[in-house]
Amino acid sequence: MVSVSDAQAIILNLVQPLDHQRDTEVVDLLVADSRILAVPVTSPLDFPHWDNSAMDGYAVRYEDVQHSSVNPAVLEIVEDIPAGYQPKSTIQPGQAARIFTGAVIPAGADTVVMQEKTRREENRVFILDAPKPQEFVRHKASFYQSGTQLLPAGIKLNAPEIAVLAAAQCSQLSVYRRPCVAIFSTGDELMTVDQPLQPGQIVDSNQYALAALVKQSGAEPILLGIVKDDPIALEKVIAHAVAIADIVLSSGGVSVGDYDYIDKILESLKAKIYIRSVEMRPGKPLTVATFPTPHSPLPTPSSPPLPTPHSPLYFGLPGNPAAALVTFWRFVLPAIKKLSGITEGWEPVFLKVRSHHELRSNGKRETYLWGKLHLIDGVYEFHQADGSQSSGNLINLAQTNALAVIPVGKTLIYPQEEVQVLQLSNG
Ligand SMILES: Nc1nc2c(c(=O)[nH]1)N[C@H]1C(S)=C(S)[C@@H](COP(=O)(O)OP(=O)(O)OC[C@H]3O[C@@H](n4cnc5c(N)ncnc54)[C@H](O)[C@@H]3O)O[C@H]1N2
Ligand code: MOO
Ligand SMILES: [Mg+2]
Repeated sequence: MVSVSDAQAIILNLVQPLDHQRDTEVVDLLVADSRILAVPVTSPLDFPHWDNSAMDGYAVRYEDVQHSSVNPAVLEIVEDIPAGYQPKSTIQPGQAARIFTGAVIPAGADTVVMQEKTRREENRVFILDAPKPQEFVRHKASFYQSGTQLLPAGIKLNAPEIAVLAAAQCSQLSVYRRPCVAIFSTGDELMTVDQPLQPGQIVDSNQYALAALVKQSGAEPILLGIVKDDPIALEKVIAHAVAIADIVLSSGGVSVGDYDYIDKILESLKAKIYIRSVEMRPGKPLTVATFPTPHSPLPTPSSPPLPTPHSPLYFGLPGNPAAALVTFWRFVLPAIKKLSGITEGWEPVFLKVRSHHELRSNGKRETYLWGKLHLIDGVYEFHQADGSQSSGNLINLAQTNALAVIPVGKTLIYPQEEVQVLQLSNG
């Protein structure tokens, strides 16, 4: 049995990120949100593109107005400069231009006086207060210098990055393709949602939950359905899954029961098993394996050598519904993140919060208790879900958004004691 931290290190070490040449696609900016940028972006544009005004007011020469607090300057207005307009005049001593936010600073002017600090009389403006030199001028290239890196590869594109790319006129982008995650469930007792249940049968809820989690992670779920506890059927589906996916998730069949076949079949398919069980609760039986890398076509003299294809990573998740989800959040999600081309921040983030009530564990395995983070006076507090924390109970997992972690060796967290919490994105 490996510790949770060792399991995480082993898994992340096994993940080979998507290739920045082979595993990319070009998408329109409008559909690029949440995708991972595959190539760094530079722009030939400076930001701002030219000196412009940060205020509605008057563009002036600082030397004309520097004493205005004691002796208001009176300037002749020679031009009106709205945003989007190219100024025609050069501001001479004693002159000013009416200017608006975002408009180009005219030649000769170096400072903007905000409207509230002025008085207008027909064609003249009185400057009632001395500005600071260059005040309210947003200088060309002060936010970004053309030709330098605007965005690095390997970042997730959220609204701010999309705005930057739009401003830089990148209407199409190279992003990593979505990782393919094949999912199947194992068990003679499992039925689909629309099948009538006979005694002993239950619905294969794991497949639906895992598909939702995979989709939320930005990867593409490939649903392979329910497979009976039958070695021949299992071998067939596993061989197919590893041929088509970057990651394979099965649930069930990884414990020590007579019908738990997954590990034996992986061995017969020449997979290398790195993890068979983890010191955690729920989620003790967890199988992690890799398959031999498929042969890539030999490069011809005219074609460049192809990068090596991925060795698919196999997760045999435990069948108990809470165990399947907790192991996904703890181990599969970081693996998908690393695979997807994101260059950092794969590991789960733990918050230190206080617990509302006492939390208990048997102290033998790292224990994950599900519940909800509540904001009390601006401070997070963990509330354990009411009802059973059995890994067979999926009902009270609904409406939770966090997992409290009790380390090995600790059996009790007191009310108001600090506890580490893994915040879940479904909250
Ligand atoms: N003698 C031992 N028995 C068990 C051990 C052990 O160490 N020694 N470990 C227990 C733990 S912990 C877990 S977790 C489970 C893991 O079992 P498997 O991964 O082999 O899963 P199954 O036996 O196939 O099913 C377990 C449980 O989960 C239900 N299940 C399975 N698949 C689904 C699905 N797709 N959707 C909803 N529910 C599912 C299944 O009906 C069983 O109730 O083993 C313990 N036993
Ligand atoms: O890992 Mo199991 O989930 O403790 O029941
Ligand atoms: Mg079993």
